[in-house]
Amino acid sequence: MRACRCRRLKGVCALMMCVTLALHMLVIILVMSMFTSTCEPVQRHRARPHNLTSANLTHTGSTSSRAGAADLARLEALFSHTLYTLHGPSSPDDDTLLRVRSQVNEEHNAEQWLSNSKEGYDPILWNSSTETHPPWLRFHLGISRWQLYSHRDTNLPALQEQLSTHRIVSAVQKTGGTQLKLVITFSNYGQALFKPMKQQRNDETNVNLYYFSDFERHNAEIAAFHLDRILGFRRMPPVVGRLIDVIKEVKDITTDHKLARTFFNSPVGNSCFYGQCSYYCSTEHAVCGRPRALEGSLAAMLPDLSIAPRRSWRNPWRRSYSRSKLTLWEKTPTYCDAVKKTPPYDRGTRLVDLIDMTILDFLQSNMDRHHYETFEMFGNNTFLLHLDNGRAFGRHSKDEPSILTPLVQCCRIRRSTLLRLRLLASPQYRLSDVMRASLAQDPLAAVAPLLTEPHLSALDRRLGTVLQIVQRCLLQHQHHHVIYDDIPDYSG
Ligand SMILES: Nc1ncnc2c1ncn2[C@@H]1O[C@H](COP(=O)(O)OP(=O)(O)OP(=O)(O)O)[C@@H](O)[C@H]1O
Ligand SMILES: [Mn+2]
Repeated sequence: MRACRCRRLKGVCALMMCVTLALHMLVIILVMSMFTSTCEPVQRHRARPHNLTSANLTHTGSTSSRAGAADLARLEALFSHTLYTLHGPSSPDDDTLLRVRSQVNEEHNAEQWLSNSKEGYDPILWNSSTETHPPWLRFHLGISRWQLYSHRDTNLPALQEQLSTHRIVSAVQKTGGTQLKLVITFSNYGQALFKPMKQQRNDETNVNLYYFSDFERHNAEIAAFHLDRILGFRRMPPVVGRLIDVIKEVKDITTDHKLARTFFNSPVGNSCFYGQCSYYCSTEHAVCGRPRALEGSLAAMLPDLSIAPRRSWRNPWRRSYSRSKLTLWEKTPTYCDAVKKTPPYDRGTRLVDLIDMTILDFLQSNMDRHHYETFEMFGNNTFLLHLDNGRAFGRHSKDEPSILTPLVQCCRIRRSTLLRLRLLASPQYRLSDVMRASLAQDPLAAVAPLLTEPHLSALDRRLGTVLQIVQRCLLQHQHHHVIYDDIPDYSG
């Protein structure tokens, strides 16, 4: 650990962070000089039952059979459509996030790190060849200016498999944010953000709750990832569902004493914990296994901020936390005119990227989008990360039209997005059908469908609303004012 900057930090937790960070650095340095965005393909595999961690919840057979072969065929056909393989003028793989240094530092030879592989962790057998890289590292190295992973990324199934089955060696609470979540570390040094199940999938959010008091939903995080991918954005880190043994995979291995102290047995003998956070971290809001198996979502962790810093931007259409006051955008129909003149929305794709995020949020009914993040090194010419979707899919019986305000007020949309939305509104590729098929591939679909049918129908209904608004815009404004043509060579 000679070169490690966090050397002065004490404790196992700090040591682990150092090792992980240093490993990221080392491998990135090793591959920099030769790395191109094409990773060595790994064996692509079809959706198949995963080994669930809990012995008392058994798998109910092939997940794809639940969704139906017809839905799966629709999903396959959708992903084969030209609109998913097209590259705009800003090619998705024109530059990558982690191609930052070109020289190999002699001090950082693999052996130095080999000796640091810790008990419980897999031996580190990586070198500059992408073939030797674990899935999480390939994911990091594949992040580009316009997307987190590529369409038909051959590493995606491997990454999902890692998240859903790989051995967990550490679980600590993630600080910040309002609700309980854990950073999970795997034995191959990969990491994930774990959000536990807090309510049943078919619970509808109480209508009297303000959105900012709403619980986060693990299935919303999973469903959001599938939706983002189906919309062709690929701006959300991959998320999978998993059953975690709260004793074996959290309590027994955590170095987070504050977290460990919050474990208890419920009156019916289930293992529960509640952690420490600013909302809902009390015995009344504990998360409980059955008796130890707890459902949750695991999102692939992005590269550490010290390697790939991110910038947080306030959403111009952010909501007020006040229960009585309206914000400026709610009172001013011409609000977008001002936004359009304000950097970075006055040039490039920032405004249409924000509209893409708006459409995603309206479809999943996510009102909790105060901020969004970008990778700092890409400047303003880059995609917006669609992180934190835990408050989506709270209600299926009601839509929230105010989420669409940016689209209504700006009347602007990427042409590629609009064409994909039209595709998803056609019976051939109906959004609810392809979502059903996609979600059925998640390991937790074996326990229960990730989204109930009313939620899937709500997606179709909301998609209809989005398309109606765009039609209205096209009637009111000149075509080129509404449509941002990011795919001028596509004539379809
Ligand atoms: N996959 C990820 N990889 C790395 N960092 C992440 C990832 N997902 C989220 N984060 C970071 O962790 C922070 C908290 O995550 P998130 O917003 O999902 O939790 P939260 O409890 O809902 O927070 P809040 O209450 O502020 O909404 C985010 O602001 C983001 O910077
Ligand atoms: Mn949140």
